[in-house]
Amino acid sequence: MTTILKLDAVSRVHGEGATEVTALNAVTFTASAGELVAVMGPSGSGKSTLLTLAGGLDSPSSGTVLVEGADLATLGNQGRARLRRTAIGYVFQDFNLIPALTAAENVSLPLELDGVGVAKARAAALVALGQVGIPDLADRFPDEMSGGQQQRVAIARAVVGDRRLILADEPTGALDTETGEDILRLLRLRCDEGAAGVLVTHEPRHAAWADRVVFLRDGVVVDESGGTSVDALLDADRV
Ligand SMILES: Nc1ncnc2c1ncn2[C@@H]1O[C@H](COP(=O)(O)OP(=O)(O)OP(=O)(O)O)[C@@H](O)[C@H]1O
Repeated sequence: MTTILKLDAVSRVHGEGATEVTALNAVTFTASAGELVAVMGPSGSGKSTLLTLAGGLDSPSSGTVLVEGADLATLGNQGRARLRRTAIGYVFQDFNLIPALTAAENVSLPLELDGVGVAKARAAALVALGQVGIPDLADRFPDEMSGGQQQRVAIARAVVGDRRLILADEPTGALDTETGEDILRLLRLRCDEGAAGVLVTHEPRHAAWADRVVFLRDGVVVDESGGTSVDALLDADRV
């Protein structure tokens, strides 16, 4: 399997002196093409930190983050921004849609920023909106959609084009069970098609969609499970 994401001995320390917090402590983590990896752990264990470092939205205090073999630290701001637009799809907890843009415009924006023509970007956006089950909402603005519909748009934006790494931070947080399952099914499908996925979740039944589960506690990986049995996850979640 091709390694898409590799964190090698990555630490992230916030603040200094008495207020110093080690959010991640020498974590080594990989996600390969075709693989969905769930990241679980108590609140404050470093899950979101791991994801933001993987997505190049933050930089480690030490260690290296490699995406498709490229060391994010050596890419420079422009190189990182380009990689984020072309290779990495990021689903935020709070959707992060642009209110003044329609669903289709939100989804096509990363492609257009990368120089894809408007018509081609719109066509790709419509395909992505179809994949998340809302092709008929292309011209709606975010405030004309339910939370579940907005999250589907956010997922479509994360998978549009040829994204090889999909990072999802509690993507089902505010959704009803059925919509949440649909979103996970889509993530799973994209990974089966060859993307690498990292899913931060508190829910053992959502982690059960993953090939592997990595447990964090106090910024350290405390366990890795290859099993996907819900019972095993429920037991491990009580670590
Ligand atoms: N910008 C920051 N400044 C200071 N401390 C921070 C910052 N970001 C995160 N932390 C701290 O780092 C630790 C890890 O935070 P992180 O958000 O990664 O945890 P998490 O596992 O995602 O938590 P949750 O499940 O509540 O989202 C926490 O102690 C948090 O308070």
